[in-house]
Amino acid sequence: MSGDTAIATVCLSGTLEDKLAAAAAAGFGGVEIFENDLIASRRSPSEIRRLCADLGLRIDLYQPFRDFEAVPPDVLRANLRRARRKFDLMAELGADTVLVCSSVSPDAVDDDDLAASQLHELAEVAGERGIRVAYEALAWGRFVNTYEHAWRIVRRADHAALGVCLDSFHILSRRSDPRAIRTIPGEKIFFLQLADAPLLDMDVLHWSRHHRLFPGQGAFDLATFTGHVLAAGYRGPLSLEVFNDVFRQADPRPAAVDAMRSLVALRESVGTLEIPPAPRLGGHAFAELSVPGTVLEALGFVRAATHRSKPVQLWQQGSARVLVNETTRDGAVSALGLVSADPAGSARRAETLLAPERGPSSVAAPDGTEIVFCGNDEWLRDFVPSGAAPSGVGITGIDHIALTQPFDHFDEATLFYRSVLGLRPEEVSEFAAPFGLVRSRAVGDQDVRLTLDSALVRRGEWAPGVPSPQHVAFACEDALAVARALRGRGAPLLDIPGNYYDDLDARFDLPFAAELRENSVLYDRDSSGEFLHFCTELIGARVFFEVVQRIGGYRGYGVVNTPVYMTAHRERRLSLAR
Ligand SMILES: O=C(O)c1ccc(O)c(O)c1
Ligand SMILES: [Mg+2]
Repeated sequence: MSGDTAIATVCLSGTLEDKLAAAAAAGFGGVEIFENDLIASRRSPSEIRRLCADLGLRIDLYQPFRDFEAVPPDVLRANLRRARRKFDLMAELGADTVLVCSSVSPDAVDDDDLAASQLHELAEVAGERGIRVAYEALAWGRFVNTYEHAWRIVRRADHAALGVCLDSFHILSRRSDPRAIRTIPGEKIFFLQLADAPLLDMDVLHWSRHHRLFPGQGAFDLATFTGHVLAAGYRGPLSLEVFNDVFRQADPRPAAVDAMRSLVALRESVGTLEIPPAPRLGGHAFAELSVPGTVLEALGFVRAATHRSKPVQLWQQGSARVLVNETTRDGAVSALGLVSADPAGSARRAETLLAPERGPSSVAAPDGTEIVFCGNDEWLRDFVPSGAAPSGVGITGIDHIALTQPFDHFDEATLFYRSVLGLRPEEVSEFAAPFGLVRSRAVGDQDVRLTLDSALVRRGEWAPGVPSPQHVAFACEDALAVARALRGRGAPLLDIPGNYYDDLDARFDLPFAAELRENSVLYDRDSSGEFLHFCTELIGARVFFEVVQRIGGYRGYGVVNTPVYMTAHRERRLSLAR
C-alpha cells in the first residue's frame, strides 16, 4: 500500500481540471482535493468524482476543515452544521477522509479535554457516514501545534473514526523529534503529507505557505522522517502537499513530473521501491558548446578529431575535451558528457526517474541541457582523429561546469542532479551580482562537479545578458603559469580591476599577490584550502571559460569572487559594443 502516491491539488497551477490532468499524466494514484480548488470549479462534486475516476485518480483526502475544536457550545453547533454539509459534499465526491487542522480561531480555548470531546463528537457524525477524520497540528496552531499534542488529543478522544494526519513540514519546521512517531499505532495515522523546505529563519506560517519544496529539493531529512512513519505501520499513500510560489505559477504538467520524481527517489531511499542504482561517475567526458575554434586554440587546445557524421569538432588538452557543435545556435553549453561505470544503467535510472530521453544513453536535464552517459572511451569511436600532436599549456581536465538555471527550474534541477546522477547538493549560497542577487548551489561528487546558478529575480530591460552566461572551468596545477602562457598566446582573458587586489592585500598577506594582480588571477581561501582562478572574456553571448587551481583539497568555487568577474564581463561587453 505504501507504494501509493498522491498529490494535493494545491501543489499545482491552473484550474482543477488542469491540476487533475497533470497529476494523472505524471502517474499519481490519488489526489488531495483542496477545498478552494473545488469551490472555484464549475463542476459539481459528483462530476469531479467522475472526472477523477476517468483519469484513474483516487480522491484520498478532502481538505482542509478549519477551526473546529475547543470552542463554546454555540460555535460548536455551527461547526457541526458546517461539518455535516462538508460530509454531504464528500459523499458526492466519493472521498472518505477529511483533514481537520488544529484551530487558529480566537474562539478556541486552551483545553485538551474539550478539544478531545468535541473531536469525538465530530468523529461520531463522520463515522456514521463512513468518513474518517484526520487531525493535523498546524505548526502555527493556536494551542495545538505539535504532532505529539495532536496525538494526545486524538488518543484522549478515543474514536475509531478519528486519527492523526502527519505533515512533515509542520513537524520538521518546528524541529520536533520525529522518532516518537514510531509510538503512534500505524492504524491511527490516517494520512501522511510530505513536503521539504529550505532552512529559513522566518515565521513558520509564511515559510509554509510560500517556500515548501518537493522531497529532496530542500534541507529536511524526508527519508528518515518517512522511515519513522512506515515503521509505525502507516500503509496509506505518500502524498505531497507543497505550497510554493514558483510551482503555483509553473506549467502543471512538468511540475507534476518533478513532484513524481521526488516520490520515486524518496521511495527508493526508504526501501519501498527498487530502481536501478546510480552507477559511479568517473568524471567529465566532455562539454559541448559552440565557440570559434580560434578561441580554443588560443587556450592551448588542439583539434584532435572530427565526428564521423555530425558537424562536431573535438578539441582536447590533457583530459579536457570540448566538443564544438556548429549547429547549436545560442552558444550555451548544449550537452555534458559524463563518464559512467555503466552508461546503460545510468540511462535506465534516469528513465525511471522520468528524465526525458534524448538518445540511447542520453537524457535532458530540466533546463534542456543534454546529459550523455559515456563509457570510458568508446564514445570516441564516433570521431576520426586529426593526427594533430597533443600539446598544451597546463590545462589538465574539466574541473566543473556552471549551468545557469532559469529561476523557475532551480529547485527542480537540484533534485534532478541529486536523484538521477546521485550527486550531492552542497549548501545554497547567495551573492549580490551587479544585476541582482544570484543563488548558487553546487552538486557534485569526487569526480563530477556542477554548479547551478540562478538570478533570484530577473525583470525589466535594464538587466542585460538574459539568460546569464554559463561556463566551463578547466583544472590546472599552476594557475599563474597557465595565465602567463595564455596571455602570451593572445587568449582573450578577462581583466580584473586593481581595487580587487587592494582588497585582497588588505585581507591576506600573500607572497604571490603581485603575480595575481599582474595576471588578473582571482584568489580564495577557506578551511578546506586555497583556490586560484581566472576567466576568459565572454565568448559570444552565453559562455566563457575559467581555469582553476585547487590547493590542499579546496572544495568551493570561489563564489566570493563571482560578482567581481561578472562586473568585469559587463564592462568588457559594453566597451566592445562602443
Ligand atoms: O496553510 C494552511 O492553512 C494549511 C492547510 C492545510 C494543510 O494540510 C496544511 O499543512 C497547511
Ligand atoms: Mg498539511
